[in-house]
Amino acid sequence: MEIFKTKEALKAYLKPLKASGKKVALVPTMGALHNGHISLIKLAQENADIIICSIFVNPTQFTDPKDLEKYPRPIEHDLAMLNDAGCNGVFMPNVAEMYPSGADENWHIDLGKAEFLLEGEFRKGHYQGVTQIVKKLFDAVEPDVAMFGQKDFQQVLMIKNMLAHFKLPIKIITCPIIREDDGLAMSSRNIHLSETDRKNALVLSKSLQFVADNFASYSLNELEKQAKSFYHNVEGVELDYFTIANGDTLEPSKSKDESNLVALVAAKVGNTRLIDNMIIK
Ligand SMILES: Nc1ncnc2c1ncn2[C@@H]1O[C@H](COP(=O)(O)OP(=O)(O)OP(=O)(O)O)[C@@H](O)[C@H]1O
Ligand SMILES: CC(C)(CO)[C@@H](O)C(=O)[O-]
Ligand code: BAL
Repeated sequence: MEIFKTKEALKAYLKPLKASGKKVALVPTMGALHNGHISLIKLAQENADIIICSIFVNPTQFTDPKDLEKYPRPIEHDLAMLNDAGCNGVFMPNVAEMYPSGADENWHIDLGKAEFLLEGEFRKGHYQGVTQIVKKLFDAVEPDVAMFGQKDFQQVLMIKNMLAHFKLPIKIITCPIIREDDGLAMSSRNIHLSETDRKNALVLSKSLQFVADNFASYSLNELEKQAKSFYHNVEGVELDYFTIANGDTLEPSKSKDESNLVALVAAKVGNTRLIDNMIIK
């Protein structure tokens, strides 16, 4: 497995491979890898010949400086996992390599109304930061395909809007959410959960599963009300939002007849903010 710290070195590695017709996949991550990330690498291997995983904790998408500071960075563990998974190359630039003129350089694109909903409401400017770095990663790798997890449902929509904005010919593949045996969605931030938090965190997947299992039996309002009631008696868990939304617009769903419905949740569990979602239909 090759390791690259500069765009120049990465491009030099990829150039002859692309010239010989190899298809390249990019798996962007912020490191602290788990089996959710590895599932993206495996799916990438089914869709391309050369797999590049990027590890970069992107400062411009963090709205809480403490969250950025305490983001886990177990780099040796990450490299071992990627090597075992058969990843071909890891791109791990530093901040100066990705933001040569400073992390506050000018960037603003129209991502549509959905930018300001849900995560966009609680993490203002988050998707400008995400699309800014993903565009830089796309420019560095020029991949044929790029893999993103459904766990960050809104992120996938935003990245597709960014691709449309720049008319980039990259295929986006959305990968299913990988969960722990008890249902908790795998996430790098799970490492911050205390033993009690870890138990309490199950309320996210349970409330989503409730909606999926009972969709036929209740109205949308009743489903949302009952799902939110899961959070009433869980000490140390603070719900940011729980919504059943249209999967294209992320606006609250108006009718059960809509063809593309997803339940999305974000909650603080102890000091750790987690998100999760389930596609209902
Ligand atoms: N449980 C999961 N299943 C599938 N894909 C996932 C899972 N968790 C994260 N991903 C995907 O991996 C990619 C990199 O995500 P990231 O490095 O931010 O990890 P994360 O576990 O989501 O961390 P965080 O705690 O920051 O949310 C994203 O496309 C994300 O959606
Ligand atoms: C796509 C991404 C790597 C951009 O920093 C990040 O938002 C993530 O890990 O989901
Ligand atoms: N996986 C989403 C990246 C973030 O929380 O900033």
